[in-house]
Amino acid sequence: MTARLLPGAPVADALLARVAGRVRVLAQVPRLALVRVGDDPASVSYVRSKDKKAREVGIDSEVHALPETTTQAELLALLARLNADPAVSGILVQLPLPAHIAEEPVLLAVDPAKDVDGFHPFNVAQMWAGHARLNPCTPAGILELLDFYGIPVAGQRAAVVGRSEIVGRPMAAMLLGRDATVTIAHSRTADLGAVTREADILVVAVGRPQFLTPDIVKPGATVIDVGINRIEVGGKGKIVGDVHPDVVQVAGGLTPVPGGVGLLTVAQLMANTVTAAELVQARG
Ligand SMILES: Nc1nc2c(c(=O)[nH]1)N[C@@H](CN(C=O)c1ccc(C(=O)N[C@@H](CCC(=O)O)C(=O)O)cc1)CN2
Repeated sequence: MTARLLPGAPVADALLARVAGRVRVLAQVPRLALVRVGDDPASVSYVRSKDKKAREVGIDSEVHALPETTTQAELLALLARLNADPAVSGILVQLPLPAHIAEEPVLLAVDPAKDVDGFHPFNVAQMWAGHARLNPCTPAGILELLDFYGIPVAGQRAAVVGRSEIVGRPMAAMLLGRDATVTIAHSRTADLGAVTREADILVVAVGRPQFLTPDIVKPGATVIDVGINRIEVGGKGKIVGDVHPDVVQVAGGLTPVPGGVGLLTVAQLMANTVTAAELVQARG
């Protein structure tokens, strides 16, 4: 068997077209505030692409690029200003933050109604309860992808490998919310293969190049590769996922890296920003 490739681009295009339509009927143009601290090259690139994509779909965007030396108090003061600004619909703090800034108080400081990342504990609790409006972007984008390619979720066995707060945990909660039977595996899971070989849907987000090998994949399973690992091959930089390329011979469907779920992270952020603006408009 050779897996069907499940590229992110057509899914992202369809999602962004719907977002642009929703923006057009809003009374006020949504505004996304993107906050970055320091100059981590990946974060600079992600914030730039979020800013660009926002403009493409008619969302106003403002980038707050703060120096590496920014203190926790200064960052919290900026967030308080953005929370109070009625023109700002959504706020995103790009992660990771520099080591001297604690993440938890920062995520807590974002108004849950403007938390377009879905990382505030209020939104996390709503998600586990099964009725969140603002869900974390990467897992929400993965559900968009499964729906787009007609891959059923309800009643399926799903395994999520990785338990990060950005991908693994919310992915498990959201698959559960769609009536999948979900197992979370992680670095301390005793027999990983016993879990993954049972899975009809396998989401891998461990940050280790080519970690998931074909021998532990159920034939015909849908495999979602969330990894973005930069490696050197023959003196050249290359991006590879968490899934070994030979998995293509066993799986039924496989997302490529690059060109897979990463594109959906950015598209889903636009959808969340419009959702936040719609919620404000509905409140009047
Ligand atoms: N506040 C947040 N911080 C971070 C998040 C997040 O959702 N919110 N996620 C990641 C990084 N991220 C977005 O911020 C992100 C990761 C990957 C991609 C992407 O487009 N990947 C491409 C390849 C990219 C490349 O060439 O480097 C792909 O998969 O095709 C977009 C966004 C951590 N921080």
